[in-house]
Amino acid sequence: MIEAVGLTKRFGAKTAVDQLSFQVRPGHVTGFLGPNGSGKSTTMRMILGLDRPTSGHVTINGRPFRELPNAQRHVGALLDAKAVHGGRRARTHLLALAQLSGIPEKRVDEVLGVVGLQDVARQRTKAFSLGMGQRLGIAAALLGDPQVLLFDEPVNGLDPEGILWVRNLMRQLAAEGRTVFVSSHLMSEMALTADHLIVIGRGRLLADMGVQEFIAHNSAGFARVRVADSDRLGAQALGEALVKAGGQVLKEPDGALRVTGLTLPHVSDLAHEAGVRLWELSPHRASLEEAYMRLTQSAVEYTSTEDPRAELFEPEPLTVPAWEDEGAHQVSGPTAAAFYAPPPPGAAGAQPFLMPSRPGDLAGTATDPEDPR
Ligand SMILES: Nc1ncnc2c1ncn2[C@@H]1O[C@H](COP(=O)(O)OP(=O)(O)OP(=O)(O)O)[C@@H](O)[C@H]1O
Repeated sequence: MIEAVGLTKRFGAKTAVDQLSFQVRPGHVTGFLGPNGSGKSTTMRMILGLDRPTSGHVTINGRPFRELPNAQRHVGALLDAKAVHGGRRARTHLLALAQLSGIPEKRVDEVLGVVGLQDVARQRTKAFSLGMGQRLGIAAALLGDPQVLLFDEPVNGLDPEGILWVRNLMRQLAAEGRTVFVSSHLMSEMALTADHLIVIGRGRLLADMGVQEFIAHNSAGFARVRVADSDRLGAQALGEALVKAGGQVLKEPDGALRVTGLTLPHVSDLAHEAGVRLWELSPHRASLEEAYMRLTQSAVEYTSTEDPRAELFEPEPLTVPAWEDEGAHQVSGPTAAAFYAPPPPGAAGAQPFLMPSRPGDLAGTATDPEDPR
């Protein structure tokens, strides 16, 4: 287990990591998420004794990394796949690491096989692609058959087959009871790989919870409702009825309506009353990416500005739902331009999750009666 308590790191005036406390438990893949510059690498470096905390502490199985006897047998890490002597052959690189830790030579060939580099084991690493470098870094992390593994962006540069392989490897390592702590910016991948998430922004803890719980807390559910394609009048009538009943309605590109603020049975009843034939009525949960964007939007340090050249182009006319055109009812909530964005904080069904001020006191977790699920 990895345990951080009040972990803080300042570089001059910059606070890279700010009072972080968390535990990374064995038997799970724990994803470590945060925007660029939020302090993930600095945290991992402190876990591995490469950076000294300004205050607080972090331990692995109860001891600081530097106090672990033969640490490579307990902890394996991939921090920077490029941190390899390019003139060395892959096997020689691993052999040198093994000899430093008293790991037998046959283990080198084992891990080369595990990561699929056995055929290029005698090539110099400077000729390696980014993906091959990642595999070599993972091999180095596995050398000591450690109980605790840290991976900083392990799928960076890997092709789809490689990404799938890393996902299966992480899950297998966790299933063997190991502690697996992995950072990534690939949300779709994290959703498939991680069981638990630790999310930070500007060095501070934003969330520490299971993946499904994280998505549920940081996204608004909505219903997708689609009228028979040929029934344009029906779609309009239903749209009006939904808005009149207090729903927030947006039109999706495929013609379906995205409805927040009404339960599925209520939407079904309104369709029935309007005599409208439905082709779809389904609950929708946001993706991990949507939930993550929503939680971290105020913690992003580097945001882009509009490209001024965009003014050279004519803006696309907005597609406004027919019932809004006619002014029958006002569609409230997000604008038509934000069809795929989750509703902003404060909109129906949208309670961003905040870390509790006291343990056990969860803020923003009240169930929303208007959630359509
Ligand atoms: N050695 C250092 N000296 C000064 N500032 C540093 C140093 N290392 C990191 N920082 C700063 O600390 C902050 C956190 O950096 P860190 O690399 O830990 O973030 P990160 O979450 O890993 O980012 P990314 O996702 O882009 O890899 C950044 O603002 C960075 O510039």
